[in-house]
Amino acid sequence: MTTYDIALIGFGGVNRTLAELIATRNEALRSGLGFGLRVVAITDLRLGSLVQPDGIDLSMALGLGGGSETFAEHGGSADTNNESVIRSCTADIICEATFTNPDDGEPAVSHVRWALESGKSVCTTNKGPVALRGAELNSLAAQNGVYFEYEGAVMSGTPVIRLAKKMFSGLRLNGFEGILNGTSNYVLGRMEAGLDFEAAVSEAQELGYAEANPAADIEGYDVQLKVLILANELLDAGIELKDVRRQGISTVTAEDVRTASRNGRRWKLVGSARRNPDGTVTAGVAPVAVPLDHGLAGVSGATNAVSFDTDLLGPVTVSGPGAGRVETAYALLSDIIAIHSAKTGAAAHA
Ligand SMILES: NC(=O)C1=CN([C@@H]2O[C@H](COP(=O)(O)OP(=O)(O)OC[C@H]3O[C@@H](n4cnc5c(N)ncnc54)[C@H](O)[C@@H]3O)[C@@H](O)[C@H]2O)C=CC1
Ligand SMILES: N[C@@H](CC=O)C(=O)O
Repeated sequence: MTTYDIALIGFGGVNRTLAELIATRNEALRSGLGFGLRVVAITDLRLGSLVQPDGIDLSMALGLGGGSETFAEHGGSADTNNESVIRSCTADIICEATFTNPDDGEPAVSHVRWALESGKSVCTTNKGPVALRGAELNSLAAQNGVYFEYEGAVMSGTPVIRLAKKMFSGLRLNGFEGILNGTSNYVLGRMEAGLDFEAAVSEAQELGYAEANPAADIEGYDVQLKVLILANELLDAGIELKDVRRQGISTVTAEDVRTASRNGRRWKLVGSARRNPDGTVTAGVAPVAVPLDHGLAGVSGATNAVSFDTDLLGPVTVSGPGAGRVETAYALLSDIIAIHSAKTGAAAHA
């Protein structure tokens, strides 16, 4: 039976939940999927780093985080030592889940690069490296004969990127539009229910939906990255971040929400991209007061949905969780499964 050794870079909501899944479901994974998982390295800004080639005691690691204790008290270091851990640990797969940096993707871009250069596959939920350095990192993975997987970068564990690549390969995609941020959608819904903006954002943070800096959700930076990812991955758009127009929901007031409601409309933060007749792609994110019979009007809470405009099927919509610790940890698991399938020739990998 194959066991994949895993390194967790960033030990916040998502990677902690992946560790919990590994701790509680390893036997089910072994019998259901034919492989097991063992965590051999963890790094985190708050906890430092721990490398144990025979496997880390996950109940110990999951017990840390509430106080000032670090991995230094458990045979590790109080420093992250990311480069040396990533390059020299014995992991087969690096799960990168540090903060998304919407400006240049760092330090996550470097984390991914170090892993691929040292012959390790990478799974990430971090939008920065995928959106801003996706092409470069994909070719680095290919050069090194390893895998770079990032299903969770868009719509958390809801299958979108692999699904669209695999299932739409025989038709033409003209564009897409969707709700691609759980936090802003949750906040708009809570405002419609009468809650004030700040309280709604706090709830989204408590629930594990929001970015470390929730302005990324509210001001549309997060959707801008996701639109860029989908446009380049699925429409072959060849565009950059500056080509995706961005407006967030901070300009939508409680009064705007009430007025829309009285007029049979609902505010949504909509990300979209469309192929123009000359082959170029126009992409952007902006708040829109959609009529209640619009396909996106009923998508509520942290649920996301994206509707693809296809030439042979017309619109095809995928809907599901867009944020959440468990939902996003599942995305990493689905990436690991895709890597296993690719290595063993099974069918799940696109
Ligand atoms: N939470 C969610 O619903 C989703 C999150 N994501 C993305 O997944 C990633 C992780 O999300 P969460 O776990 O929710 O965030 P989080 O803020 O709970 O955890 C991030 C962790 O990374 C650590 N970290 C930051 N920089 C580091 C560095 N240089 N070296 C080592 N550790 C570092 C932090 O100390 C923190 O514990 C983010 O990039 C986020 O955008 C993607 C989809 C959904
Ligand atoms: N903060 C993001 C998390 C997923 O990418 C969101 O709210 O959608």
